[in-house]
Formats: sequence, C-alpha cells, structure tokens
Amino acid sequence: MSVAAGPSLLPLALTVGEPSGIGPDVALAAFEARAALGLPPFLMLADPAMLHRRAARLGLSLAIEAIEAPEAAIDLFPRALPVLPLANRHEETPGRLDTANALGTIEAIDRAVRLVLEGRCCGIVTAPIDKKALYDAGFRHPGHTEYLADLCAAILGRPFMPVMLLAGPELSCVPVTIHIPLSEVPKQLTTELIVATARITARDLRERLGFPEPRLAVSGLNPHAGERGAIGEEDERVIRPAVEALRAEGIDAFGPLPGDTMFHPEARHGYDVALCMYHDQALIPAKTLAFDETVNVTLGLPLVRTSPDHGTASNLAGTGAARPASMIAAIRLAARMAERAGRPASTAA
Ligand SMILES: NC(=O)c1ccc[n+]([C@@H]2O[C@H](COP(=O)([O-])OP(=O)(O)OC[C@H]3O[C@@H](n4cnc5c(N)ncnc54)[C@H](O)[C@@H]3O)[C@@H](O)[C@H]2O)c1
Ligand SMILES: N[C@H](C(=O)O)[C@H](O)COP(=O)(O)O
Repeated sequence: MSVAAGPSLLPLALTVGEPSGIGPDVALAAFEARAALGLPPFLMLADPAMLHRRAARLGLSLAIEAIEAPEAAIDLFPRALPVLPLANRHEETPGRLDTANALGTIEAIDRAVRLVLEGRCCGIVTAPIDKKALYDAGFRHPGHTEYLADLCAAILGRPFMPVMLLAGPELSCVPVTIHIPLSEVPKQLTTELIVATARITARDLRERLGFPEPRLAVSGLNPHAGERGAIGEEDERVIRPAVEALRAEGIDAFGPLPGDTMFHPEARHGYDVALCMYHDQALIPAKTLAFDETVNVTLGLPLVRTSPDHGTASNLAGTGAARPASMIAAIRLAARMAERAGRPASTAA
C-alpha cells in the first residue's frame, strides 16, 4: 500500500471531537481512503474502543491500534489507524450528547496542541465539537479558534490573535468578528480589529498558503455598504479608514463592498479572500458554494490547524450518511501548510 509521506515525516494529529457526532465517522472514512487518495499519515487522539465500535456500526473493517507515542504513527499508518488513547472517558453515544464526554473532547485538543508545539506532530486537524455541550460542562471558550489561541498563549507565554479562514475552491472568507451575537457586532467592530485581522490574513496567505500578493476584498456591514452613510454609519466611520490604513501599508485591500454583491462569480475573480464583518456574512456564502470541500483554517497561531467546515451533524452519526470530503480536504490542506512551513510548526511562527 502506498501512502504519501507526511511533511517532515511527522504525522498530523487528528482530534476526535464530539463523540456523539460525525467526527469519528468522517475520520474513519478518511483513514479507510488513505491509500486510494494518497493522504498523509495521521494519528488520532481518541478512545480506541469507541472507534472500534463506531467502525463496526458503520460496517468498516479497519485495523485500529493504540500507540504509546506519536513516533509510532508513521510506520503503523499503512497498516492500522494509530490512536493515542485518551485518559478521560469518551463513550460511543451516536446522536446523544453526554456532558461526561466533555473532558475527553477537550483533552484531545490539548494534547494535540502540545504534540505540535513539541515538534512531534506537524499540525492538527480537529473534528467538530458541540459547543453547547462543552459550555454546559464549564468550557469558557466560544470555539476551537479562540481556545487554540488561548492554549498556545498559555503554553508559550505570549499572546496570539486567531483569525478564522474558511478556505474553499471557489471562495475563501474571513469573519472579522467570530462567535459573538449579531447584536454585539457593531459594538465590537473597530478599525483596529479590521486592520489587525487583515494583517494576519495577508501575512498567512503569503507565508502559509502560497499567495504571493493576496488581494483582500473588505465587506461593508450595512445594506449597500451603508449607502454613503444613509443606511448606517459603520461602513464610512469604521471600515473605510481600515481599508485606507491597510492600503497605506502596502496590503492590497479594497472596499467596503456591499455584502450582497461581492460574492457573485465575476466579483470573486477580483480577490483571493473576502474579509467579512461577522460570522454569517462570511460563512453563508462559503458553505453554500462548497459545503463539502471548504476547510476551516485558523490563522495567526504558532501551529497549523484545519478542520472540516461542517459541525457535529449528530443526526447522521453512525449512519454512514456523513460525507468525509471536507475532513479529507482539511487533512490535505493541513499537510500542505505544514510542508510549506518546512519544519514542525512549533518553530514556524
Ligand atoms: N469545527 C467545529 O467544531 C464546528 C463547526 C461547525 C459547527 N460546529 C457545531 O456543530 C453543532 C451542529 O451545528 P449545525 O447543525 O449548525 O451544523 P452541521 O454542519 O452539524 O449540520 C448542518 C446540516 O448539514 C448536514 N451535514 C453536516 N455535515 C455533513 C456531512 N459531512 N455529510 C453530510 N451532511 C452533513 C447535517 O446533517 C445538517 O443537516 C453545533 O454545536 C456547532 O457549534 C462545530
Ligand atoms: N464557526 C465555525 C463554523 O460555523 O463552521 C465553527 O463554529 C467552528 O468554529 P471553531 O473552529 O472555532 O470551533
């Protein structure tokens, strides 16, 4: 069996996510397709017994083997799915949330981050978490994106500003504000936040994703980008000065553009990434155009992190109906990003 060697010969660390969702399903499907698709080696942070049960439920006949250290993963990957077992309980409950699994879900993320920062894995790919299930168990971070930045800051002793990028074949989008209520968006949107987000986006598009001169289309906030101040004032007061500041420092940004007309095919040819003002302004077009291929990437971190764009889809867990395409795209993109970094991501920041 021929499986593509991973960048720097390090495996990717794949976190299992919410066990009652489709994370295990799409990870197992990706593993099953590894040789046919030439996927890079990955290990999973998960409960091997849970994965065995899920594979059986899905009718997949796969070898799944617990390992003690990530170094065993590369040689094992052609024969069996290497799994670093979790210390916390993570039981198979397709479609049924259980907050008792929260510690295991978080443990997988924590350990994956440490493995990358220690130079033992080349990047992390996260399967989806159920945010509310983790909140109910005391998790105080809105999502992976913000948690990963806080975790890296705690480990490395310096702050990181995470930027969410939804990277798809037809459209890539960044939401400037992320997991906040819509009513908070105008309060939290500042010229400084837009500029800081755009700087990280432009830098990481250049350094990590291979765009030599990234073009950033900046959306407005209000209908018709505020109609020159007649329908809302943030577009002129907050967003336009950010675009001017970015252009003054040599970043190819333009806008504010009306959000309703910046995503049609011809408009999309004019930019590499759309910088949008709030979560759904970015994620609705990205997921509508290419739900199965789009990848969620966190920029601004001292490590490579990707994720499928979909959520836990617990209605599909264990049924065999979950499509693994976005997980496969996330694995491929993480490997390419790690390869571009040319070394374990811990030294790439
Ligand atoms: N990276 C992450 O951790 C992440 C990302 C998005 C959503 N979530 C979480 O997932 C949970 C559910 O969110 P949601 O219902 O809004 O979105 P969802 O993506 O889980 O589901 C939306 C719809 O798409 C379908 N779907 C999703 N993935 C699919 C796949 N691979 N194949 C076939 N159909 C698929 C689902 O069945 C559902 O009909 C929430 O708790 C949310 O916070 C987590
Ligand atoms: N906002 C993302 C989406 O809807 O696809 C999702 O919630 C994932 O966020 P994290 O990667 O931060 O968990």
